Amino acid sequence: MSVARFPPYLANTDHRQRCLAQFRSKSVALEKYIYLDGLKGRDANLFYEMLLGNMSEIIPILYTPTVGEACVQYSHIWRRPQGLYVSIEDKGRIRDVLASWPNADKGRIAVVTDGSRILGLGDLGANGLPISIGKLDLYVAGAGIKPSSTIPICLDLGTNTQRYLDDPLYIGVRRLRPTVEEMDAFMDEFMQAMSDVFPKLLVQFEDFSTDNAFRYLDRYRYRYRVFNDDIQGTGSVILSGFINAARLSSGASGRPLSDHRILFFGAGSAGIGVAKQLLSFFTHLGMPLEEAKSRIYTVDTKGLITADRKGLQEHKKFFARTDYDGPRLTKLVDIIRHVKPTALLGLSTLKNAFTEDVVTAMSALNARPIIFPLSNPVDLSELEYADAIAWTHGNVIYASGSPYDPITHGDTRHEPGQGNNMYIFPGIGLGAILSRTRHISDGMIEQAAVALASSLDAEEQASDWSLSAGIALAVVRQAQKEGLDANRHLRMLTDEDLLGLIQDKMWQPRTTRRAVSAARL
Ligand SMILES: O=C([O-])CC(=O)C(=O)O
Ligand SMILES: [Mg+2]
Repeated sequence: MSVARFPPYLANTDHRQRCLAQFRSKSVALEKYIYLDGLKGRDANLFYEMLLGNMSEIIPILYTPTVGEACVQYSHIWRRPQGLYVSIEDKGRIRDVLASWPNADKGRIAVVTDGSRILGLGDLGANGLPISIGKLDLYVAGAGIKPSSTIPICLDLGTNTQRYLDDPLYIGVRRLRPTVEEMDAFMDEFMQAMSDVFPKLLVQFEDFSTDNAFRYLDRYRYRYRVFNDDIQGTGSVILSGFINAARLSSGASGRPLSDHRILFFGAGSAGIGVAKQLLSFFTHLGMPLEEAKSRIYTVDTKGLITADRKGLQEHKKFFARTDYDGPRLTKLVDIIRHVKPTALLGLSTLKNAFTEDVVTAMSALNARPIIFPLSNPVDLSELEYADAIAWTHGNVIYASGSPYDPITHGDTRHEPGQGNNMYIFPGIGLGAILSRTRHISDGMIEQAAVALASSLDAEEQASDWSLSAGIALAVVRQAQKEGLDANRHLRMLTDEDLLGLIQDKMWQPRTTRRAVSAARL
C-alpha cells in the first residue's frame, strides 16, 4: 500500500491561488458549485477564506441563482452527506435524530426547509437541502457565525413532483406530501425537539410553500426563537430598498414617502410578507392603518385581488380591495392604469411578466418609476435589467431578486440594485443570537430594515457585508426595548462598544498556510 506524501515544496506555494485557479477553470456554473462543495469537504477553512476573499464572484454560485440549479439536480450531483435530514418516517423519534448532530450545544442557527417551494422552482422535495446550506454559508461569510454553530436541515416529507418520484436516483422518501394534520403533528414534534436538543438555537424557516410558510410562522413565532426568511427577511430587505428608492424618486417628484401607491404582482409568502412590512412601516410613520392599507394593491394570476372574489386563500384576504366593483381587471397594464402605482414589485415567478407596455405605463405615470422584479432565480425574473434601462431610457429605479451585471446606456453606466434577503438575514440572525432574544418581533425586523436603509446607498449595500454588524446592533437594541433580550449584559454598553463587541465576536477563517503545514506533519 502506498502512503500519500505531500510534494516537498507544497507548503511554499499558495494553495489558495491554486484552488481559485481550479475553480475558475470550470466554465459551467453547476460545475463550479460542485467544485466548491468538494473543497469545503476537504478543507472548510480554505473554502471560507476563498469565499470571503471573492464574495461577488462566489456568492452567485453558492447561492442564488446557481444554488437553484444545484437543488433541482441534487440527487444526481450528491457526493457526500451534509446537513441533517429529518424524515416523516422519523416521527416519534425526532429528538434522537437531532441529538445525533455532533456538538449539539454549539448549535446557534439552523436553516430549515421542507423543499416545498425552493426559490421560484416549486416542490423539489429532499433536493431542497442546498438552499439551507447556501443560506448558512452566507451567515458564516456575512455575519461571522462560526461554521460549527450552523445546522442546515431539510425536512424530508415526500414530494408532489412526479418526476422526482419516478427518478431512480431521487434522494428522499418516495411518497406524496402528508396531509395538513399529519404535517402539523410532525412540525409540533420537530419544533419541540429542536428547542430541547439545541437550547440556544435560532430557527430560520426557508422556502416552505406559501400556506405553510404563514401557518408555521404564526404557530411558532411566540413559542420559539424562529423567523421566516421569505416573509420577514424579504419583507425587511424590500422595505429597506423601498425607503431608499422612494427617497430617490421623491427627488424627481417631491412626493413624500407616505404618498406612494404600491402594486404587488404576486401574492405568495414573499409578496404578502413585503406588503405587511411596508404597511407596518407606514403606520409607524403615523399613517392610520386603513389609509396605509389603501396604498397597497395585490395582484395574482387571476388579476387584481378584490374582496368579492370567491374562494380567496386566507393570506390574500387582508389586502383584498373593497373599493373596486368595476369589471374584473386581469391584465397588468390595465391594472396599472387603474391603480396609478408609484412602485411595481414583482414576486410572481413569471418570467418577463413586465413587458414593454407595462414598463411604459409605469414611465408615463412616474418620472422615475420604481420597478423591483424580485423573483428568483434569474431566469424567473419579471424584467431583465437591460430591458428596464432601455424601456425607461435609464430612469428606472430598479432592484432584482437575483444579480444582474451593470449596463451602459448612452454614456452612463447603470448599476442594478439587488433586493435579496441575503442582505438582511445574516444581521437579523446575528442580533438575535447575541441578544438571546426570546422571539423575533416585527419591531426587530423593521429596525433591521431601517438600519440597512440608513447605512449606505443601494450600490454600496450590494458590496459591503460589514453591514451585518450594524443591522445586528439595531436588532439587539430593539430586543432590549421590547424586553425580549435574555442577554442583559449588552444593555450596559454604548452603541460604539456594542458594535465593537459584535465585530469582535465575528468569526474569521484562519490562514490556509497553517492548515497545509499541519497536514504535512
Ligand atoms: O434565496 C434567495 O435568493 C431569496 C429567497 O429566499 C427566495 O427566493 O426564496
Ligand atoms: Mg427563500
